[in-house]
Amino acid sequence: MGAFISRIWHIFISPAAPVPKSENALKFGILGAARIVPMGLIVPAKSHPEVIVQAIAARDRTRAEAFAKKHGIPEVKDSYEEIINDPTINCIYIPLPNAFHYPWALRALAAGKHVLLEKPSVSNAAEAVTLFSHSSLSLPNAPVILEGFHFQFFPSWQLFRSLIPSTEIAYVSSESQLPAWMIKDDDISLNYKLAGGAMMNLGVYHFAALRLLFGSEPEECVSCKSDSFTEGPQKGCDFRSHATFKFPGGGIGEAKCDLKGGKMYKVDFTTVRLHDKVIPTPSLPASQEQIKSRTLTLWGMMHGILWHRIDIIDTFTIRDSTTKAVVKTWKEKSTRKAYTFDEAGGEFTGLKGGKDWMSFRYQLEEFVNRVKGRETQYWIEGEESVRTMKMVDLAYEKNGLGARVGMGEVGGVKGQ
Ligand SMILES: NC(=O)C1=CN([C@@H]2O[C@H](COP(=O)(O)OP(=O)(O)OC[C@H]3O[C@@H](n4cnc5c(N)ncnc54)[C@H](OP(=O)(O)O)[C@@H]3O)[C@@H](O)[C@H]2O)C=CC1
Ligand SMILES: O=C1OC[C@@H](O)[C@H](O)[C@H]1O
Repeated sequence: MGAFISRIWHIFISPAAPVPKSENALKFGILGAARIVPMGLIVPAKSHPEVIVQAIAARDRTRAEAFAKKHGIPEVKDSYEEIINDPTINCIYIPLPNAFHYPWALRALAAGKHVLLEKPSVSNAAEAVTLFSHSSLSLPNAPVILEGFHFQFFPSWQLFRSLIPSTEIAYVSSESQLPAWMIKDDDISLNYKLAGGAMMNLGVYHFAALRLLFGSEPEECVSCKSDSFTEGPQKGCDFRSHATFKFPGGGIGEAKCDLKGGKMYKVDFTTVRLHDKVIPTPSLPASQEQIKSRTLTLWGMMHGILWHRIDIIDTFTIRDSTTKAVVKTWKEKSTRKAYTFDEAGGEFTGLKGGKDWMSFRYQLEEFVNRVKGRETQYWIEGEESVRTMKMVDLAYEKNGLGARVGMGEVGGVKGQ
C-alpha cells in the first residue's frame, strides 16, 4: 500500500521538477484539450529532455487557453490546422474522438509531421490500411506514426509476455470493466458517429493482448455477444461485449469489456492457460503419470503503474495413466512484479526506465527514439494496428452492430 501511495504521489500530486530540455528537443502540438492529455503526454513530457509540449488548439479558444495555462503550454493556436501547419512543430498528438483519428492523422502525415495517435488508431480496418500505408511513410526520412497502445511498452506487460511461449497457449481471457458512473451516456466513447463502443474503448486493449500473446491473427470471431444502445446518439454502440476468437492451432481467446460495470473499480486482468504437459517422473509407478497445468495472470495490464501483479500457478496432478483417476494434486504459486525493467530482470536488465514512469512515459521514450532515428527496444508497427482493427471489425460484424463507420478524409474539420 505504501508503494502504491508513493507512486500516485510522485506521478500525479508532487512530480519531480521538469528536466531541462535539450537544444534539439522535439516540439509537440496537441489537437484538443482532451482528458487523456495530461496522462498521455503532459506528465511524461516533463521528465523527457527531448520533448517540449509547445502548442495546443481546441475548438473553443478560451478552453484551450485555460488548459494551456493549467499545464504550462506556451502557445495556443486558433485551430487544429494551425497546429499542423506550424513549421516549428515536429510532432502531433491526437487525442480526439476515435472517428477523428483518421482524418487528422492523414492531415498531419501529409504535412510531414510525426504522429502520436490515441488508441484505437482509427474507426475500422479499411481506414487503418489506408492510414498505415500512407505514401509519406515510404519516403526517405518518413514521418513516424504510432498508435498509443501504451500498455505494451510497460515492463510488467513485457515480462508477462516473455513468460508465455505462444505455441503452448490453450486459452486466454482478457477482461476489464469500468464502474457505470465513470463513462456517462453522453461521453464520446458512447457516441456512434464518433466511432464509439465498448470494444473501441476497452476491447481494443484485449484484442491486441490476444493477438500478441498467441503471436498470430485469429482465424475467426466465433461469437460476440453485446449489450448495446437502441436509440439516441448512442444507438449502435455496445456498452458491454464478450467476444471469442479462434486462433491457429485451436487456441481460444476471449475478450470481455464493460463500460457499465458495478459501483467499484475492478482491476482488469489477462489470464493465460497453457496446454497440460506430462512431466517425466521416474519415481512414479509405471501405471501413473504426472501432469503440470500452468496458468499465468497479469492483473492490471492496462495501467500497470497504478498496481499490477503476475500470478503464476502450477497445478501438479498425479493420475492413473489409463483411467486418468487422480491420485494426488497440489499447487505451487509464485508472483512477479515489474515496475521497471530492472525489476523484470533477465533479458530486460539495464533497459531504460524509472520507478515513476507510467506506460505513457515508456511509450514516449520509444516514440522519440524512433523520430530521432535511434534503435527502439519495443515498437508497434502500423501493420499491428491494422491487425487489431481487423479483430474489431470481425467482432462488430459478429454481434450484428457492424464495423464502425468513419468520417472519411474530410471528417473532423471544426469537430463536425
Ligand atoms: N490511452 C489511454 O489510456 C486512453 C486513451 N483515450 C483515447 O483518447 C481519445 C480521447 O479520449 P478522452 O480524453 O476521454 O476524450 P475527451 O472527451 O476528454 O476529449 C476529446 C477531445 O476531442 C475534441 N473534439 C473534437 N471534436 C469533438 C466532438 N465532435 N465531440 C467531442 N469532442 C470533440 C475535444 O477537443 P476540444 O478541446 O477541441 O473541444 C475534446 O477535448 C479517445 O480516442 C480515447 O480512446 C482515452 C482515455 C484513456
Ligand atoms: O484507454 C482507456 O484506458 C483506461 C480507461 O479508463 C479509459 O476509459 C480508456 O479509454
